[in-house]
Amino acid sequence: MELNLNKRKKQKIENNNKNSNSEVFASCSFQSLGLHPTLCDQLKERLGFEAPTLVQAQAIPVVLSGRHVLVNAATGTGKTVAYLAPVIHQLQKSDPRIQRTDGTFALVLVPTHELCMQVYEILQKLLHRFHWIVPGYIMGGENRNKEKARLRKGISILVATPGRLLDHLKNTSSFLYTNLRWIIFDEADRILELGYGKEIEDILNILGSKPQKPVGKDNATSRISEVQRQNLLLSATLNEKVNELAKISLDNPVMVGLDQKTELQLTQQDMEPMEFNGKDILGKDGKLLTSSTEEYKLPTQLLQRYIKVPCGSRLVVLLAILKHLFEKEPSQKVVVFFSTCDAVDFHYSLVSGFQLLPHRQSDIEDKQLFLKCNTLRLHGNMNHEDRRTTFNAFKTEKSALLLSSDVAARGLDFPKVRCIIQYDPPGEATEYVHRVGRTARIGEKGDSLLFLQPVETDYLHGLEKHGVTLTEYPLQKLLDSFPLFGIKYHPKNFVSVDTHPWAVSLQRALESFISSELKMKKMAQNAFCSWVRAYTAHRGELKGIFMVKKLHLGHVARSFALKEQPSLVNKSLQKQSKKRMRDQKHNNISKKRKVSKR
Ligand SMILES: Nc1ncnc2c1ncn2[C@@H]1O[C@H](COP(=O)(O)OP(=O)(O)OP(=O)(O)O)[C@@H](O)[C@H]1O
Repeated sequence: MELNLNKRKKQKIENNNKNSNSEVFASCSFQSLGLHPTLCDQLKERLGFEAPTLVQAQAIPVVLSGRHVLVNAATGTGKTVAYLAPVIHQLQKSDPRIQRTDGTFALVLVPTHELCMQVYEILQKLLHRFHWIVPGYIMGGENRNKEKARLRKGISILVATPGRLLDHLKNTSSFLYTNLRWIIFDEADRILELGYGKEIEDILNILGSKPQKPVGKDNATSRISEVQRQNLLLSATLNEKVNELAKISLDNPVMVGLDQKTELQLTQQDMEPMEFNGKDILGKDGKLLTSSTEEYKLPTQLLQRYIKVPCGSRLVVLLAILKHLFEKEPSQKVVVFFSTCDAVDFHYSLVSGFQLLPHRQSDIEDKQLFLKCNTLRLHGNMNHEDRRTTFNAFKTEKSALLLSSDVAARGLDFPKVRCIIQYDPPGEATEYVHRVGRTARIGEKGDSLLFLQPVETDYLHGLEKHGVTLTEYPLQKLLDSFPLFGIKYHPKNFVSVDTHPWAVSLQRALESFISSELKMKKMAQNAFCSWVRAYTAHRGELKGIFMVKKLHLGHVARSFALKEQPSLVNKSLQKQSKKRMRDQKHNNISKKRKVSKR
């Protein structure tokens, strides 16, 4: 039994490693899907797309047919164009031509600013030869009055974050949506997870969730006489909340989602436009055809690994891995995910300033940054301008390290990211899929590495339930590869990471760097406090894996290069643990009483 399981795992990993280009693209042309030749030219000239991906080949004809659709396909398979292309096709063919003054025809709702900008940029490229179709965006943090002015002039395809959209729907009287025909929810589950449920409900109430007739301001008239609403929901992962949204926003929808078998069949046959390959998404009981054991859709060529690291050695191991990656391949892009904004800031400052002292103390010029790479940071507490600069920089750089919170986990398309490191495991298992999905996009190779403490390895079982299998990263081999004082260390026996001479020496250097810089120490303390809070905030099944009472806070402090654990958290946690002990004592006494009563 065990043998069979291992064999199956091995087989799966081998399958995953093979180049999957042939599994990403369909063997048909964009034109054969029913798209206008000029639009097909734009796809080729502006975006460099020669042929549709499988999900595009499947979704485009269905969207063109006017049916409501739910697209559930792996990350990096081209979902954005799967909805933008048919919408543009329909708008460009309208005779007489649509005009700015007709207001908004299509609305694309996205969870984050970065995704908003990304979709808008693709739109701009695709609309280059359709100048009468105007793209635009509105999102939190931007200047409201400028947005109002743009809306007054008219935006045909509008990309928006939910809060700001609702704001304009309520307060911008010149915002015309009489002709609204499409509402598209990109990363639908994330929009709801971020707590936009109420906004979405209000937006759908204002716009009408699935009307057959035009809606909008009373005095406005419809531009296209046969306007029918078509709503689309897209994501690589679904959840119960999407089920709710599907129920209120989709009318007799079609599911476009490819399991491995269907994908392989699709490469062997040309897709005919208007042929449905999807299946209805809602079962008779109104539930989504997904379950808690649903297989996650991950790029098959993605190499997924985990590394088991004791808490106190986490920082040295992270730095060792990054050093190894950038020394092996100086020109590459790597993303590291953290659980909090404070942790991103701390690690960013550390990596940007930490130097190893030269062996000869006198030779000060020999001082060099420990990590020689261009480091960037991205998180939700940064101002918009900085976020945009980082986003654009990481997009265009050939070589960079991005330290990020989950703000970069969804939908963002950074070209050629080679490796994703999840230094803190994500709070939701579905987020695992989206984080690793920033690499191995559109058939390219990619690696991912998940950090786990020895007490957290049950996390892997949760992923296995969804068909995700990870192999272990050879930590010992990595540590042994670094020279200590110019000499390579060759241990005869296994040496644990916390006693490994190279790791010990790096930990000491880090601690003295942090303790010598007041600003860094403060940042480390803040990061420590937020990290513990985030750890405590794990919900559901994960609460049983990430147990704060199993943490050694002194070791957590070491992972922020602190020699001692910060007193504030210490005190509050001590209070908590005293309370826990008191409660336990109390429970034991009551149990004893109950037993004696029986
Ligand atoms: N037909 C195509 N030919 C070549 N490249 C394509 C094609 N379609 C999409 N791409 C490229 O593939 C990458 C992924 O596309 P996109 O961001 O739309 O994926 P996605 O499925 O929405 O991913 P996620 O689930 O992460 O949001 C982008 O770089 C895009 O430019």
